[in-house]
Amino acid sequence: MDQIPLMRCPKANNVGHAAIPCVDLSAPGAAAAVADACRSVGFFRAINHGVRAAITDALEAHAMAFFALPAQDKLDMSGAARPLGYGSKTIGSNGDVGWLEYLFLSVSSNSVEISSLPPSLRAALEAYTAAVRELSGRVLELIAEGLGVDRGLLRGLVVGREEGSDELLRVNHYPPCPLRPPGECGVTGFGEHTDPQIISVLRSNCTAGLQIKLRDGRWVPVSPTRKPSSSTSETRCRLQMHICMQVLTNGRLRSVKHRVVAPEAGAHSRLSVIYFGGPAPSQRIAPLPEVMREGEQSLYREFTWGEYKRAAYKTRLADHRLSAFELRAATQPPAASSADPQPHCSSCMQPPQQQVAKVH
Ligand SMILES: C=C1C[C@]23C[C@@]1(O)CC[C@H]2[C@@]12CC[C@H](O)[C@@](C)(C(=O)O1)[C@H]2[C@@H]3C(=O)O
Ligand SMILES: O=C(O)CCC(=O)C(=O)O
Ligand SMILES: [Fe+2]
Repeated sequence: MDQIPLMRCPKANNVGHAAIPCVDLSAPGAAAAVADACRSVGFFRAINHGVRAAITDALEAHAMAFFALPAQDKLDMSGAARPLGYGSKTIGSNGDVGWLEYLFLSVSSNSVEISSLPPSLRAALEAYTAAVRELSGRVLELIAEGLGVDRGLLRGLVVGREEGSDELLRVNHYPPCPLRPPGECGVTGFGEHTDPQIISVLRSNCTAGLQIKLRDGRWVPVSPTRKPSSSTSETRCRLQMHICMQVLTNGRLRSVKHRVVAPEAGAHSRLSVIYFGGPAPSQRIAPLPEVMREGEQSLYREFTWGEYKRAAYKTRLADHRLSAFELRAATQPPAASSADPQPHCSSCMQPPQQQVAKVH
């Protein structure tokens, strides 16, 4: 606990509702709405997305049962996260910590690679992955349409490739944290970062905690949706456009920064499931000529997905992971760690790295 950072927590208000786009994926204008959301916020809530509530409910129930097991059983079933497997409080291998435990799995070709998981959890993970993979493909088609390029161009990078793809599933469990931080502080569940894949689809239970950073620098809480009624089968679904989309579109679509504050003592646990879609390691990534204007300079050098992933795993959560691939450093938006005003804790007024629980 001494090592878990605190963060200044914005008070929940209505700004989040107004600022976070909600897109009906079955509506005629969906392509334009999705592309707009990706340009402006890099994040949206999706409704009528076709992922059945029965699938998400089953996964939620089996995942909660898994996390309720003794720590040693969870480790025995999944192995310690390196990076795949079961992890608790440490994120990645470069010193990031948070008040959570998680399962991190490769789900390429819909085969969950950790065979010693309980069969019911494994089946629920596979059913969920199949549904969300299909949804991701449709959303990538909508984004392409909204950008005015061939519908299959982005989908083809992630879904249905013969050489495989880089698909990951992460199940995060944030138990209520017994620590009561002072003032407007919260305990970090998952520190500030952008996801490094092409697309992330997030589903969470009805517990708050997720925050996104708007372009104007404000952190806004993403309020949890109410329990869906069976007739709508609505699931909260967050879709983020990430790093390589930023490269593929030469900076037109930007990754959204986000973080999670752990639930307070007495609150419900938060459970989130995130599907991360990326291409095969050999895939070459560079700005797509189709989206660039005539004479437009490429902001990034070409690299392979494998090269990028290796670099990403050497970074810490809050690092700007594209700097090694940028071509015109002077005209780029400056790296997150140096340019953005860091969220200070209003009680201790220390930068986040020093805001460890022990201070209070
Ligand atoms: C600190 C790290 C954890 C992470 C790999 C990394 O080195 C930098 C990116 C992190 C991140 C953030 C989004 C996802 O949760 C994640 C699974 C990913 O792909 O990149 C995590 C990585 C992780 O937990 O291993
Ligand atoms: O738990 C959440 O809601 C978000 C977690 C997250 O951002 C991640 O795992 O990359
Ligand atoms: Fe994330």
